[in-house]
Parts: sequence; structure tokens; C-alpha cells
Amino acid sequence: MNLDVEGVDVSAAGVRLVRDVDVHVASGALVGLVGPNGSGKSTTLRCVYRTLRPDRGEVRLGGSDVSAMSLRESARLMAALTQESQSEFDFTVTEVVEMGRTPHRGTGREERDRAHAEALRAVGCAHLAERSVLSLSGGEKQRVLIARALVQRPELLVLDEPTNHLDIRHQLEVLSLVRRLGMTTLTALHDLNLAAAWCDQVYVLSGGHVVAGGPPGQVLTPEVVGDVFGVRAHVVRHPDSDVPQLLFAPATGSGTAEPPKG
Ligand SMILES: Nc1ncnc2c1ncn2[C@@H]1O[C@H](COP(=O)(O)OP(=O)(O)OP(=O)(O)O)[C@@H](O)[C@H]1O
Repeated sequence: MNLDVEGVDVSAAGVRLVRDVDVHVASGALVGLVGPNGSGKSTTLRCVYRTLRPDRGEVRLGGSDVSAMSLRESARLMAALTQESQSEFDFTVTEVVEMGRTPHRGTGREERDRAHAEALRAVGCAHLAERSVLSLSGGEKQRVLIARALVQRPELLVLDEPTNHLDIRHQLEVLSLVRRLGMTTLTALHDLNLAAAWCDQVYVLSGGHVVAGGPPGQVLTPEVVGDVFGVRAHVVRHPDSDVPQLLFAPATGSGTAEPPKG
């Protein structure tokens, strides 16, 4: 199911947070939102999963305006893994995953148990079912939260920094899992190289506005990265996959010390 964010403006406390944001995610595509801190990535995602209401513009899922849907209806269609998703409560993994079934309450116990088991298997966490989430590593916790999103059986996955706090192996595991699932996915990512390697399309936000969008190789150029992030970037090709990857250095004359030469 495709997602279209069109001409979205959002304000809070009288301040415009994002302006005229257009983002399109084709059915089954993995699309990344990148940009500096405070550029509007989470705000855009919040409009999609409906914790913020745009002042102007529209969010459409499968061609239907989400604001015309009941919250239950849109919760059945999309699942979000947000910055606020981490729980500090002593729930078991199964209990956390069960929370994802809330929009489907009323379905039989058998179907519910099957959905939980399937989701935990998909993220490689079936063996953790009875563990307290408080005892899990950051990577395990993140995968359990993805399982919670999966039991919703959503058409759209919305992820806000799913690789936050994960070591490199777990970052790659989480993105490879998302890729394998083949679901329509919109994700905010800080790491430009992860976005370049895993996303079909990337949108670059700066100051609450989309400044570039398209395939990573066309969008994450030294010029765009230099303008938006204020650093020098060089593009190289990954020797295994040939995807574009970026090497960074402080902008000339930025006053930032150069790293020591080897
Ligand atoms: N409820 C709010 N009231 C006022 N300002 C807000 C509110 N929510 C977000 N902002 C501001 O809007 C801007 C965009 O925030 P947002 O969280 O979308 O950025 P981001 O790109 O996700 O940043 P980060 O990379 O730091 O997570 C920031 O300047 C933030 O302080």
C-alpha cells in the first residue's frame, strides 16, 4: 500500500515546524528521511502516524486520506516504532508483543497466539518470549518492538530512528530485517551511509523543508550533504555491493580541528 504525504505544514505553539513536505513511498519500498537534528524528521513521521495533525496538506495511505479514518482503522493499517516506544516497565516479551494486537482486539485466542509466534520468529526472538524486556540488550529490545509492530499486520511500517543506540551489527540486522519483510516502510535515519545502503529512496530535510528526494546515489551528493550538514563529503563505492557510501571531513574554515593524519 503506497503512502503519500503531500504539501504538509505543521505548527506547534505558533511556530511552523515543517513546511510543504512531500514524501512518497511506493508499495513495498523502504524510504528514508534524513537531515540534521531538528530538521523535521520526527514531526513528519508523527503526522503520518497521527500524533500530530497537519495544518495544511494531506497524508494518504493507499489513496485514502488518513484523517478521514477512525484511529482504530488507521492503527490497523500502520504500525509505528517511535522514540517513545521503549518501555521501562517489567513486561515479558510476549506481553509487549501482545500490545501490538490492540487494534485487532476481538480476534480469537488461537489466531492471536499464532500472530505473536510468527512475529517473534520473524525477528529471530522466539527464544526470548518469556524474558522480561528489562533484561534484553538494546538490539534485542529493538527487534521485539519491531515484532510488536508486525503483529499489527500493518500495511505500512513507520520507524523513527530504529537503529538508535544499536551497535553496528544490530544496526545492520534491523535494517536487513526491515528489508526482508518487504513492507512499505518510512524510516527516519541519522546515518547517511545506512540510508544510502538500504533505502530505495531518500528524502533530505533541512529547516523543516524537503530539499532533495530520490534514489540515494542521486540525492546524497557532496553538494547536498555539504549544504545541509555543513561538512565535506566524498562519495566512494562499497567494494562488495557497489552502493554509494560517504566519507566525511569538517568543512574547510569551519574552525573544527581536522582528525590526526595516519
Ligand atoms: N511540540 C513542539 N513544540 C515546539 N517545537 C517543537 C515541537 N515538536 C518539535 N518541535 C521543534 O520542531 C523542530 C523539528 O523537530 P523534529 O523532532 O521533527 O526534528 P528531527 O529532525 O526529528 O530531529 P532529531 O534528529 O534531533 O531527532 C525542532 O526544532 C523541535 O524543537
